[in-house]
Amino acid sequence: MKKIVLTGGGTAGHVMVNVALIPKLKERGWNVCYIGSHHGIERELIAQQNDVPYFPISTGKLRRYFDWNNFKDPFKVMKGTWEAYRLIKREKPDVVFSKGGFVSVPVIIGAWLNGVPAIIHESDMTPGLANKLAMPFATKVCVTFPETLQHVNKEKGIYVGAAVRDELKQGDADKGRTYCQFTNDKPVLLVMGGSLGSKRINDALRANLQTLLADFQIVHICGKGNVDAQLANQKGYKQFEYVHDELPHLLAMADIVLSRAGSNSIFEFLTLKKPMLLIPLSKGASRGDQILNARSFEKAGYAKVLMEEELTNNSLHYAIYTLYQNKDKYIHRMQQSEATDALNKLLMLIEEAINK
Ligand SMILES: CC(=O)N[C@H]1[C@@H](OP(=O)(O)OP(=O)(O)OC[C@H]2O[C@@H](n3ccc(=O)[nH]c3=O)[C@H](O)[C@@H]2O)O[C@H](CO)[C@@H](O)[C@@H]1O
Repeated sequence: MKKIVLTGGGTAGHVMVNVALIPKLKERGWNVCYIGSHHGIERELIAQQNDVPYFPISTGKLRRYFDWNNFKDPFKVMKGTWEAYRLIKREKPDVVFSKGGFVSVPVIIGAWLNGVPAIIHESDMTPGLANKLAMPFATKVCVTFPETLQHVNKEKGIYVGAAVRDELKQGDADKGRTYCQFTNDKPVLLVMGGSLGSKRINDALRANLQTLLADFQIVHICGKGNVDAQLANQKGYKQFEYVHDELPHLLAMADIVLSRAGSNSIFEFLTLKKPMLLIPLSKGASRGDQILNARSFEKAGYAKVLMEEELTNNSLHYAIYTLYQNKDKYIHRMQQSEATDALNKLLMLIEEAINK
């Protein structure tokens, strides 16, 4: 039986493509297992998949800034590389597929040391640090944005587009409304601060909550530990830390979306034709990849962008209302976007890798 090791983690954005691939790989007769970290979100997300053995390895965060842990973490990464090498030697996969994140670097190196082909998928416009480090050891680097090819070795780079989970397309708006106790008489604004939640977006939204609730019902995915208990009984406002199986229904019921500009999320909104207001994670807090993601969607006419530096109560309020007023224009532009069928392309590349 053909065998594949999947890896990737840290945030849900580095796991979701794997979640999308798992059922398809199984349908095609692959034996699937996962290498992730001990405590990352990937462990929880993969535990929900039937029959996917999970092997944790030691990981360290690779930071671009000073932190005392920077002295300890290289040793953790070395330990992780040794563990990944041993696991791959034992499991003997035909191929390794990585969605990036720090945990993936030792796994890609472990594959290379064992002579196993490894495919990387990069979600963002510019490659993340983990993928940059792993690229020399990979056989193929798949990208979501065509512009990313300029940052990747010509022989390895290949444009596949964004891979969106099939189940997200099967949402039922009525189920979403029932789940949130919402009615049919007001439009729904869905707010999502990325898979970890965003304090900036949470605070700005809550500061505007009473005004917005006059015209919208609001479902707010606010991240672990960020539910505001004082607002628990507020009519027309529903908070969740993180949503699993119900997400397709919440998306189906949403008229417009306010979100961070993580690559997976924005391509999901595009697939479902949801007009979006994006507040990308600022350059101070990241390498600025979300700003590039958001600007590219703005240029294509799929999104309105509000920069974090411009975020005030007034600017947020104004941006949400103008997005809603112009929603048909955004939907029209999104209807003209070309679907890329990235999942099938990835499956083809995975099959091809073992035939070489
Ligand atoms: C802070 C950080 O490092 N952010 C990065 C991270 O974002 P983050 O992890 O937020 O990733 P994305 O926005 O790309 O994806 C989030 C995924 O989680 C899912 N989801 C989210 C909330 C929820 O309640 N339920 C749920 O299922 C979404 O449907 C989506 O599939 O990875 C992205 C992809 O590399 C990058 O673009 C982001 O810059």
